This record gives sequence, structure tokens and C-alpha cells, in this order.
Amino acid sequence: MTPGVSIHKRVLHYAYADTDALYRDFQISEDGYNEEQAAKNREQYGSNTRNGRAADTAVYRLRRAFINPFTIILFVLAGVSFITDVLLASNFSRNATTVLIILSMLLISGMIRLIQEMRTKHIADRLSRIIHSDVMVRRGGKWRGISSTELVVGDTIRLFAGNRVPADLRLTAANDLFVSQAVITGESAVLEKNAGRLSGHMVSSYAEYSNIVFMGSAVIGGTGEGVVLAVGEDAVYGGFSGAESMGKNRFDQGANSIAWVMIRFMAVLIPVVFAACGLTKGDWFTAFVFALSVAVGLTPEMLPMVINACLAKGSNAMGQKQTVVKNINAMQGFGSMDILCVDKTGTLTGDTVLLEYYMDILGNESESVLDFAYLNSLYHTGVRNHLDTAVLKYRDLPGCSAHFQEIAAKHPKLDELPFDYDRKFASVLVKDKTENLLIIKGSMDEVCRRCAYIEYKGRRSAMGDEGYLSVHAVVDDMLEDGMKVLAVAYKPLEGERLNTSDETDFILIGYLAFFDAPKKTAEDAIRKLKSLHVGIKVLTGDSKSAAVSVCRRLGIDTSEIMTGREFSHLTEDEMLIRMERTAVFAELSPKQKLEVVQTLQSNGHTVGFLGDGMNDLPAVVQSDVGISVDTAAEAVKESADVILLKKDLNVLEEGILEGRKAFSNMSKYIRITASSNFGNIFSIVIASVFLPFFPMTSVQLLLLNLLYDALCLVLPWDQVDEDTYLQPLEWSGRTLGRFMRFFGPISSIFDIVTFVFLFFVFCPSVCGGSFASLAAGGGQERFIALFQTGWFLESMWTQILILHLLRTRKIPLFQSKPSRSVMLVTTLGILIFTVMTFTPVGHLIGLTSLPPAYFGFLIAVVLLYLLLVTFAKYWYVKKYHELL
Ligand SMILES: Nc1ncnc2c1ncn2[C@@H]1O[C@H](COP(=O)(O)OP(=O)(O)OP(=O)(O)O)[C@@H](O)[C@H]1O
Ligand SMILES: [Mg+2]
Repeated sequence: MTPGVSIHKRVLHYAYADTDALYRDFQISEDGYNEEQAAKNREQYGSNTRNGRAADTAVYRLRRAFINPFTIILFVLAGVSFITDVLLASNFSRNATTVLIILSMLLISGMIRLIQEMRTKHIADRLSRIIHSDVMVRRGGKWRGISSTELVVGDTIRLFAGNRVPADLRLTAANDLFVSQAVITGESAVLEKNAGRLSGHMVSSYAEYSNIVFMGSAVIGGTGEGVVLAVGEDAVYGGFSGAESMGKNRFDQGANSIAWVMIRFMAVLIPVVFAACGLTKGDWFTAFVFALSVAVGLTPEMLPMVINACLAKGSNAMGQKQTVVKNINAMQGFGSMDILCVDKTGTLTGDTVLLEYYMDILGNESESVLDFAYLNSLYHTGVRNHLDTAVLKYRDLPGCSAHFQEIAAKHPKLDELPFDYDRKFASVLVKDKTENLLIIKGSMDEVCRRCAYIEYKGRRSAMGDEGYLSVHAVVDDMLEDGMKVLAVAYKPLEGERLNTSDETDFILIGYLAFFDAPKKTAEDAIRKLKSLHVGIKVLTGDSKSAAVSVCRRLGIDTSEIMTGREFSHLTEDEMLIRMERTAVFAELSPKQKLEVVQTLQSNGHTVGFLGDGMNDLPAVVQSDVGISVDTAAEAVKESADVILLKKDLNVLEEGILEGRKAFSNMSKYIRITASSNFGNIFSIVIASVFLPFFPMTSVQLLLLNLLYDALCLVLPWDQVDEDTYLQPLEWSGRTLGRFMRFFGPISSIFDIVTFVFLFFVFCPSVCGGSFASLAAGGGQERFIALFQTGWFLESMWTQILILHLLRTRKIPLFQSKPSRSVMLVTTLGILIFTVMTFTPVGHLIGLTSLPPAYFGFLIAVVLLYLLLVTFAKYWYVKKYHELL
């Protein structure tokens, strides 16, 4: 991507301008903006959201609920019937009831949708309120935390380590500000930014915009202040289409593939209905309206809503279990996840890390090592992690605070290079009495590599092989015990600024050993995950021995371990194979964590990633379900789909179960609806060809559809059989076509039996003659009404009862009970609609009361149908080992 193309011209302009011009042009005072200015600029430059604007308004929701293909065809029908029944009819036969019925159907379907959507939205809102990240903004003279969505162009904001940059900014001040622009450029390099203006020549990469920080970047270290110049979609990151969901489109892919299966079926069959009706009945206009109603009636237009309701219900259930699902599509990811990658600290080990020993290079306790480490932890402004917290805790020990205050006062900070996961250590430059000291602490390997000397009791000697040996002699045992060990080193330095080139030839003075014990609950959780067929992989940046020690104690397979170095040397083929066998990856860089996730995904896995550090960020973004914790770095929290309020693997098990339940219920709706729709349309095609009249009127068809859809809205609340959620579930339309082709035609068989019975036996016997022999005015009307009612009832009964049959592999009602709501709604549905055919309401839409004898036939047909489907179901499950 060439920058400049997508960078907003305002941002470009002020990159080359002085900050004074910026303050002047945007009329920014010392106090920042006041609320009026903010409101005005929001109006002028837009707000800091991406395409979410419309989704939030009530008007938009109303429109979505009331204007969709289903309601449009109802509108058309209402219009047609208004013209024919009211306008064109003579005074005598004028009758507006059909119009009224259609309009009430419109109202009911719209209300159902609206209520459903509001409920889903309510859940989503409530959950997102629990976790919100604030931006420090200067408004009305005060620094306040506000939600990043409220930022406007011209606001002055502050950045701190761990923040995710909320908009494109021109820096006005920076203090050792280091950022990673990986989300924009894909490069993990950490860049220092400053407030100086760019000189004349055009720069050619995002990295060279040294005074601009882009939305989505992560602040690795330091602090900064800047003015917002581009928000929402004007920002570079905001302009990426679907940037937020990079790699998260599997859900949509699945939904699309399902929709396509259905559309293909429709595309073939609907024109056939149109042509057949038109040719056999000669009334092309009615044929067109009928075909349109069939199309609309058979489109699973409730699909998005049922899916949303299932997911929202799942995320709501998770919300009660200390888990916030930010992106409800992640519920589906939970359901199909078959590999969970986790980091080590805090997930497998306890939340608090304790500094257990501070020692010199021979392993004796050493105060001066602690002092050096303290200065380093105190002054480095990078993202604070548990290691620094553990070091800094020492000042809170009784009687120690004076000592630590004193050394901090004696050694003021001059400069720093913050910790990053490539160097794996943090450098700070402090003033000492006569000279300046560069103090580093970090990974054993990385620090020792840069040490030329070792110091013991004030005596300095060359590092050499002997030095390495003594290091290992002291440290190896601790690592094997699962301790986290850091090295501490220093060197005198002239000058007051730091450069990466200064980071060599250090003097090693000792180590810090942290106690990072495995969590008791983790072992249990890992066992449970295994029983759910979710593979666990540990991806840590920590040393191999520490990782092995922890993993072994938790029962994770450590027979094969891969380090970052080995990983980078693998060929692609080797990688694919080794990846499956290896459960523990150690010494990984952030980029390698990402690569491991990517490789697993390309092997066909649905991968979850649980991590809390900045080094986990790329992997969290890439994974299908990015999981983080409430205490994580803010940038990570913002990118995650799921936030655990408690970092506990046990919670995840529940998430997986909820996800799979949501998933099963979606799958139920899709499969059952698709197959019965397919069966129906098949029957309609046949009936249209052979019948001299329409097998059902458009209004009846749509009413049936409305009833069925309304029933399906309780499916998210259905019970799920245990055996369906023991395995990860695949989300795609791959086997949907097979299911449709198998179960659909079975219902058609019985439809056709009903047609034949109605047309040749039942209706003639009631009307006293075959259709052709009856008079066009009186007798035929009654024949048609009887026929249509007969089919209406058969269609409704079978469609509702099949729900009970196909929702489980077991014997319905006996072995697997549906939830009470499903039971209630289905029974009431059948009752009310059957009774309706006897009432004036039914008569208004062309239905009529049937003699009891028909119900005898109906019951027999329905029972036979259910019996056949039961056998077919067992055969299907036996052959394909799946149902839903
Ligand atoms: N604040 C720090 N100061 C110095 N060095 C650090 C600091 N944080 C981490 N390191 C070094 O970087 C290495 C990798 O960091 P860390 O162990 O946090 O990785 P990680 O992948 O997040 O591990 P985990 O899986 O345990 O969360 C550590 O082993 C340590 O050597
Ligand atoms: Mg970590």
C-alpha cells in the first residue's frame, strides 16, 4: 500500500506544518475544546465510528423491521387487493377485509422483528458497557477519560504505553514515544515518534511519518500528546474495509455459503412455478404474484435474526459467567473452535508473579541487583507487566520505601529504550554520581549475549566461556523448577541520550528469579477442554525450560517442543506437519505467535487465542476467536472478541459449550427450514402443473410462512442434546444441500398423496362432483376452498411437527425433550391455526371449515410422514454420522 493515497489530506498537510498553525487553524486553546466546539466539529468532520452510524438509530431499526422482501410483497398484495376489492369493486361487493388482514400480517411480522432486534441490541449494549476503554482528552481545561467514539477532529489527547491509538493524530509532544504500526503495515518494527514537523521532501512510507500516529497502532512505550486530525473512516485504518474483522470473516463465509445453497435451489425452481402456473391457468399476473409469494415465503428471511438471536443468547449466557463477548460472531467461533492457543503467564500460572530471589552471578542474595532492577522497572515507560509490578512491590515492604525513594532521587532518569519483544529487554539511562549508567534487565539469553564482562562483589572480569558456564550453573535449576529468570546488567555511558548501538558490552551483575506457579484450576480445565476435543497449544515468549516445567505439571504433552529459533528454520511442509504434533512453543516473538496461528488456520483449524500482553496482539487479531482478559493491555482488549473478567480456562469451557449450543440451534433452523422449504416448493411445482387452480392463495402462503417463521424464533431457546456438542461443529453449507435433498422430497411424497386425495376423493365427494363437472360460479369456488384449506392444514401440521423430529437424533419428546417454550409455541401454533380455519378470519382469506372426516385422513398422513422421517433419520445418521 502506498501511503499518501489513503492518508487523509488534512493529516498530510499538518505533518509538514508547525503545531502553531494547527492550533490556529483549528482554534484549539490551551484548554482544548469545549463541548460546543466538539459538537460543531463532529457535525463538520464526522464522528469516530465506522459505518456504525446508521445501525444505531431507531429509524434505521424500524426501517429494517418493516421494509424487507417479505413485507414488500405483502405491501404489493395489499395494494393489489385494495385496487380489486375496494376501488374497482361495485358498492355491493366492496370488502376491505383482505387488505386489513394483509396489513395486520405486516404489522405483526414487523413487530416481531423489531422486538427481536431490540432485544439483541440491548444485550450487545449491556455487554459492551462493561468493558470500555477511555481516551484521555483535554476538554474544557480538564483532562478527562471519554469513550474513543466521542473524539472529534481537533481534540487534544494523551497517549500512554499500552494504548491503542484511537484516531490519526499529529503529535504535539512526545516523550520516548514508541509505537507499533503492525496493524497497518504488517511490520512488527517498533518506531519512535516525535512532534517535530517533517521537512520538505515527500516521505514514502508510513514509518517515515515520524510526527503522525495512526489509528490502530499500539503504543509500546513512552507518552505522547497530539491533536486528532482524522476520525472514523477518514483515518487510514478506518478506511480499510473490514479492518476490524481481518481474518474474522469465516463466519460470513459460512453464512454466505449457506445462503447460496438456498438461492441456487430457488433460482431453478421459482421460474418453473411461474411458467407452470401461467401456462396452466392463463392468468400471468396472478401467476407472477404467486411465484413471488412462493419465493418470499420460502426465503428463510428470518435467518439473520435467528442467527443473531442464537448468538446473542449465547453471549448473554456468557455474560453471566464473567465473560464479555464483544463481537457476537465470536460465539460461533467458540462453537467451531478446535484449537485453543494460550500464553503462559496468568493463564496456566497464577495471576500474581512474585519476585522470589534477587542474586549476584553466583546465586547469593544481592541488594544492589535489586536496586538496579528497581530503577529499571521504575523508569521504563513501556507497557508495565507483572514482572515490573513484582519488582516495584518491594518498595511497599515495611521499612523499604525510604531506601527506594533515596536511590530514585540519587539516580534521576535521563533516557530509555522501552522493552520490546524482539530485544526482550528494557534499557534505562540514569545519572550516577560521576557518570551515567545504562541499566538493562531482560531475557537471560538476550542480555547475556550482550554482556562482555561479569561483575562479582565489585570485581569485574571478562565474560568468556567460564562466565557462561557459571551463569548456567546458577540459573538452570531455577528454570527447571518453572521459575522465570531475568538477567540484570549495566554499563557506564557518556552522554545523556540512548541509542540502540549503545546496547552492547554490558557488565552482568546478577539475576532476578520470579515465582510463577502453575494454577491449580488449570489442570482441570485442560482435561475438560481435551474431553471437548479442543486441542491446547501453549505459545509463550518465555524460555523453553520454564515452559516445559509448567506444562509438564499441567499434563500438557511436552514430548515435542518448538522454540522460536527452530520455528523460523522450518520449511513450509515441515511446518504443516510439526505444527499438528507440537503442543508447546517457547521463546516465540510476537510475529511468530501470529505465524503459528496462521499456519494452524491454513491447516483447516478454527483457532482461538487467549493472551494478555502486547506480544499477543497480532495473534489475537488473527485468530478466529481472540480472547483476552480485563487486566490486559488496552490495545489487546480492544482487538479481542471476548474478554474474560477472570483469567480462568474453566470459563472458556463454558464458552465453548454455549457457542456450540448456539450453533446447534442455528443449524437446526437452517436445516429444517431449508429442507421443508425445498419439499414445499417441490410440491408446489407439481401441484401447479397438474391443478387447474392455485394450490394455495398468495395470502395463505404468506400467512403460513409468517406462522412458521414466528415459531422458529423460539428455536434459540431450545434445549440442545448433549451428544451434539461434544465435538467442534463445522459452520458451512457443505452438507446442507445433502440434507435438503434427502429430507425435502420425503415431505413432498405426502403432499402429493394429500393433493391426490383432496382432488380426486375428498373434494368431489363433499361438492358432489369432480372439479371439471362443477359450475364455474358456485361449486368450483367451494372445491378450491376445500382443497386449499386441506393443503394449508397438512402443510402446517407437517412443517411444525417435523421441527420436533429433526431437532434431535433421538426419539423426540421421549428421549430428547424440547425446551418448554418450543413445546408451548408449537402446540399453540397448530391449535390456533387449525381452529382459525373454522372462524370468520379463516373464511376471509379463503379458508373454510372442513368436515371431521378430513382430520382422520390428516392424522393418518401426518403419522405416516413422521414414521417415515424417523426411519429416514436413523438411516441418515448411520450413513453420514451427523444430523444437524
Ligand atoms: N518488563 C520486562 N522487563 C524485562 N524483560 C522482560 C519484561 N517482560 C518480559 N521480559 C522478557 O521477555 C520474555 C518474554 O516475555 P513474556 O514472558 O512476558 O512473554 P509471553 O509470551 O508474554 O509469556 P507468557 O506466555 O508467559 O505470557 C520474558 O521471558 C523476559 O525475559
Ligand atoms: Mg504474556
